[in-house]
Amino acid sequence: MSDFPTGLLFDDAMAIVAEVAAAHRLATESLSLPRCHGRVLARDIDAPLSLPPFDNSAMDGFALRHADLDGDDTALALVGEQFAGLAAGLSLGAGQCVRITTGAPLPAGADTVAIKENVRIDGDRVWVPATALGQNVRYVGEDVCEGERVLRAGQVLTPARVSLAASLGLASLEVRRKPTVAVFTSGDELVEPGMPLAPGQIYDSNRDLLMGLLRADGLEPTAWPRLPDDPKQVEIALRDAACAFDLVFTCGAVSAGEKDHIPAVLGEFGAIHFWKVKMRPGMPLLFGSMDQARMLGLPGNPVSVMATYLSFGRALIDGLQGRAEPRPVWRARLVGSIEKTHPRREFIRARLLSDDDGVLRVDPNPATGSHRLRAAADSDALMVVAEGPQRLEEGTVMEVLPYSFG
Ligand SMILES: Nc1nc2c(c(=O)[nH]1)N[C@H]1C(S)=C(S)[C@@H](COP(=O)(O)OP(=O)(O)OC[C@H]3O[C@@H](n4cnc5c(N)ncnc54)[C@H](O)[C@@H]3O)O[C@H]1N2
Ligand code: MOO
Repeated sequence: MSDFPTGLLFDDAMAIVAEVAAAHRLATESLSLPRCHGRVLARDIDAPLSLPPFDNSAMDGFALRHADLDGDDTALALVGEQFAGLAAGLSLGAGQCVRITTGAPLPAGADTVAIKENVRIDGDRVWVPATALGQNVRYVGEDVCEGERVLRAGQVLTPARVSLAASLGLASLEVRRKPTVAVFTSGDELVEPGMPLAPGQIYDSNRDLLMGLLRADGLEPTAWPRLPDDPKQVEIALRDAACAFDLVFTCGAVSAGEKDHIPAVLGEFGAIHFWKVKMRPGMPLLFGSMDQARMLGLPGNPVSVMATYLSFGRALIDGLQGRAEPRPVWRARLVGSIEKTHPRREFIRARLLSDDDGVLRVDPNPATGSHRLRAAADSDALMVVAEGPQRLEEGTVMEVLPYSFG
């Protein structure tokens, strides 16, 4: 294995992930709008039209000229109807009004709409109460002006953003390709759930953990058969995946054991960008490239998988797609106090609680040990404790990584 950085500070390792991801940004593709949800936009969008595209009514009622109103009760002559749809080309003269529905274009000359429930209709006369000028009118361009930049490259296409593109008449968008992802678990001790356990064996729980985390982030990962603790088989499987996928995630076999073959295989058939980060859990994290793939070797303990995926895994996925918008940083006030004695950045399983007083609180689980999945299942976030020994008092503002939104 050639030289590579090891034992990095968390932020330095993150910087390497960002740099490698930027150098391997995925290609763009043009997708029809319904397929754009969750994708990262690759080009700025300038509005091809204004929104609303024309002055229109916000309510069902009667379009009128405000200047015609006289006190609390004015009789106007009903001269036509304008429903939402094609503009009827109507025009209002003095003392006239037109029946109108929500979203219908305002007839020429009209500047105000009185709502249906507040008027009295008597044949072709409509008695209208005092109504403020411009009431119930939605003006052309009040939301978006033609030519205005409404979406930017690097933004994630949320339902509201896709809908905004639709309202501008855009049938397709240029987005970044979503990375294809291969997921490997490894270890001779692992058995598929549903199979009998022999002494010394455990069930493979990381596969569902990692597949679920990836799916929750909108990816469609492919799970490969479990890797045995055999260097040749590890090599064949990883090289195979590395020429077919953008991203290869492995779990386990990256620390110091005699059966931890993944770093050697990556070093020999690819390149290691770094190995080992000053974090807990997740310390033996491995990052490299092989063939066309970026490879993230997550440590095998289940909570290490969570801590490394929610930090480095997400950063890599975001970087490959050119996501420019940072994920929101969630902060919450600590419940209880914490005495941290070690120097590494720590990720603690915790529950997020939204208090009646509007304060988000984070309640750390007392379980230690990155094998304890139960404590992870009882939690909904990882609480981040910065580097260095420290005592954190009740109420300290903590950064948190929620499992499933961010
Ligand atoms: N001498 C040293 N020993 C260890 C070190 C070290 O630096 N020096 N690091 C420890 C830390 S920290 C971690 S984390 C683990 C990570 O080791 P590996 O990534 O090599 O993972 P494994 O040894 O393969 O597995 C660790 C643990 O997790 C269980 N495991 C693995 N895969 C799965 C799975 N798919 N489903 C459920 N459980 C899984 C495995 O049975 C082990 O118990 O190494 C420490 N040791
Ligand atoms: O760093 Mo290991 O990931 O503590 O359990």
